[in-house]
Amino acid sequence: MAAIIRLINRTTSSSSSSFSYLARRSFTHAPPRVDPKDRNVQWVFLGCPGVGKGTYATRLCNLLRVPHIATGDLVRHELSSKGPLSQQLSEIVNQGKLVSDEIIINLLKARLAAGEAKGESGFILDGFPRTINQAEILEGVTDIDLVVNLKLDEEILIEKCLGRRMCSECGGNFNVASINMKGENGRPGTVMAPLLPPAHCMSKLITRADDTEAVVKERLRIYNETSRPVEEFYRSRGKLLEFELPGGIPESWPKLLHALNLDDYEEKQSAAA
Ligand SMILES: Nc1ncnc2c1ncn2[C@@H]1O[C@H](COP(=O)(O)OP(=O)(O)O)[C@@H](O)[C@H]1O
Repeated sequence: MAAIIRLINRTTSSSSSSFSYLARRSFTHAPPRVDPKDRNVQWVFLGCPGVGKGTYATRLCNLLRVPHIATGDLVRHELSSKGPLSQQLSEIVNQGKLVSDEIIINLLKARLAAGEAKGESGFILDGFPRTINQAEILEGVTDIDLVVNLKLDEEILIEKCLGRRMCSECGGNFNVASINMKGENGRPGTVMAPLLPPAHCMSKLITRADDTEAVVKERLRIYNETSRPVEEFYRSRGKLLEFELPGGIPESWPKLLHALNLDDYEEKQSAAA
């Protein structure tokens, strides 16, 4: 982890504004990368807004005992801290636009440094990289073992974003949308039950300001334009695992574990507990 932070520092400390240029230039002279053999997994979760990256990444992180690092959470934390960046960030996020690579890299760098101080090893990144520039910077500083690309029909994504709720007290994420999409043209239908909060969170639920229909549509448009090429970036490197969600958590979770060769892992973990 320390090596990653040192290398990210090298890419961001220069005065040039082009990050991909910076990444290429810095890494020509970068020290040999340090990737300890005994480190934990270094995975990335890709996928459109609302697909469930946070839900499945969190579950996998608990299983594999690695930190879940979601750049969206880092941005929201910065927003709520009312620091010098928060006004600028709230305008960008509430319009569904992407925050600049420079700000995101700085937030990520600070999060990795805090993790290093706690002795963290490995990670699952959720919501990063979202641009080719970010993917190149990441590739320059560390090895990503696997990139999971979660997929769902666009109509369902919109419903799921509009159904998202968060408990303002405990921070738990829930979804009140009840999805029942009929199958078409030989494709099976999709049923997803709501993920309801416990009774004590019910009166404290809030909706993200960027989960309105207009902003969700803009985020999907930006995903297709700017983040979709990141899928190809990892596909061409043989690292992309495409996973079409077959339904809600009860159907999808065991299938995802199977696709990741982790089905036995969960049983072994519970037996050892
Ligand atoms: N890697 C990133 N690059 C640029 N902006 C980001 C990045 N990650 C998060 N953001 C900002 O934070 C917002 C919320 O991110 P996130 O919670 O991951 O949303 P989503 O539900 O769209 O996946 C994004 O719309 C964007 O403005």
